[in-house]
Amino acid sequence: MENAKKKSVPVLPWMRSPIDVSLFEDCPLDLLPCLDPRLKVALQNMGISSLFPVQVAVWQETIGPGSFERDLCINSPTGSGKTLSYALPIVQALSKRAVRCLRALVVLPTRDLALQVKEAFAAIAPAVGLSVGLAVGQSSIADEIAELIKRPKLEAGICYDPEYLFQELQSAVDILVATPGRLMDHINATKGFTLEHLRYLVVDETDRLLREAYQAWLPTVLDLTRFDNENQFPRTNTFLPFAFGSLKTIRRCGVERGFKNKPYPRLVKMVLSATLTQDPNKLAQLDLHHPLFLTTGQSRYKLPEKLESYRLICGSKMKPLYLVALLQSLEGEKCIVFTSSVESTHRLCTLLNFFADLKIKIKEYSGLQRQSIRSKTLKAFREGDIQVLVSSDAMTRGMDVEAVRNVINYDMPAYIKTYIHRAGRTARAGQTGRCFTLLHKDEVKRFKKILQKADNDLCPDYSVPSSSIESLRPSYKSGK
Ligand SMILES: Nc1ncnc2c1ncn2[C@@H]1O[C@H](COP(=O)(O)OP(=O)(O)OP(=O)(O)O)[C@@H](O)[C@H]1O
Repeated sequence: MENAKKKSVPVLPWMRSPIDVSLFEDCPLDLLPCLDPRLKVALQNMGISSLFPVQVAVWQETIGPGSFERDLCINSPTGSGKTLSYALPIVQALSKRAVRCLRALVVLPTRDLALQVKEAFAAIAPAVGLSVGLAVGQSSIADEIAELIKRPKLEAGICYDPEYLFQELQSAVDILVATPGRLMDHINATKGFTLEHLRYLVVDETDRLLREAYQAWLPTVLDLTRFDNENQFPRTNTFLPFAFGSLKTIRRCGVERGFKNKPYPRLVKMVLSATLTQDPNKLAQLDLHHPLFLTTGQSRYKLPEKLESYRLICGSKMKPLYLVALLQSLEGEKCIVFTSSVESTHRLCTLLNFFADLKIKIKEYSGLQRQSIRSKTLKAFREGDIQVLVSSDAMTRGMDVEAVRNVINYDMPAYIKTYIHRAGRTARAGQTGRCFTLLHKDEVKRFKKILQKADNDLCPDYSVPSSSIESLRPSYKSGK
């Protein structure tokens, strides 16, 4: 289990002297050294006038003096801007060499998150002539291949040698944002798909991606991009028979792009999370090169600056009434309600829709639903047509929806990491936000212990007017 009680594991030496991101200030774009003017304009078009501390710290270690010499492990609170912290330097670094081939891979655990990150890259990459692709299973694999692989122009009436055609296949994208499953599909079966030229690998939401369920993709990617001596010198015949062509990546030195006889540059890795694991065994899977740890403040688990936490203590039977009364008191502000499972998400959503006179639109958002339903619901939530999402944990890590003012834990989170990722859907990018947790009196002690692991365990009681509870009783009884 992600947080199952573990005997305390010694922290790796390189994690004991981290760079403290909280010592960095916001930096106006005008003062950011080496920022490509075209990227500055793209950022301004996104309404961004300065970079957040984590973005400045990472810029320093990548484009700045650090110059990508070390792999980066970044532990930064939810909503602190981690996506741009890696997207910006990678896009700037790739813009220096105008060759179309797959040189950056960003892996995320869910489709919605991958879509969100792809949009962040798409907002800046075209400004410097780079293209971004998506491999998440959102469309058919044939459509995805058409987006990712550029086919050679064929002249009518000429019969082409299949080996020639295979060699002529090229990547149509410089940057690929992918989920593990679809990435593996392309690695294993898409002609012309290769990681041979990969320079940057980003593992976002690392804790999630290092769990068993996703694990096959990481060793595969590391094997296909590892630079080892046996490839030090170009093979006499570097073309493997077609059948193996897309399965084995040959990393040659001295390829056409100017790395004349210099070893191919190493694969730079960046791993990020708001609750980055410190487990040596998990981190060992990443095969990090001279890793540098960037974290924020002294506490391992840091909540967003402007998050306010509250608790509501009530009997289990009364929980739905307290939830409805709380939602009514929030007067239609955007909320995400978390339950402990997809089944209870479905049950609660059904129950809430019994309260016909509730003026707020409530929808379920969970792994039980088809992706197309989830994407439609998320779009409606982003646009404000739905005010309340009832969700399970899996679906919301990293999700960035503007103006979510409140998070409500209908079921108490079992671990601090769960609390952080749930509460982190609000109070993003320096905005204010509130996180309410409904507790049975027997849960109060355990919840207090969980919250004490965070840098801010203040969690006063919040009361909803008893009149609103009473007024809801009749409709609740009739719905039972
Ligand atoms: N420099 C900036 N100025 C203003 N807004 C920014 C800046 N950088 C990022 N943002 C916005 O802040 C929000 C949060 O960014 P992002 O999703 O990257 O956070 P995160 O740290 O990845 O959060 P999580 O841990 O939940 O994934 C996004 O809406 C993003 O557009």
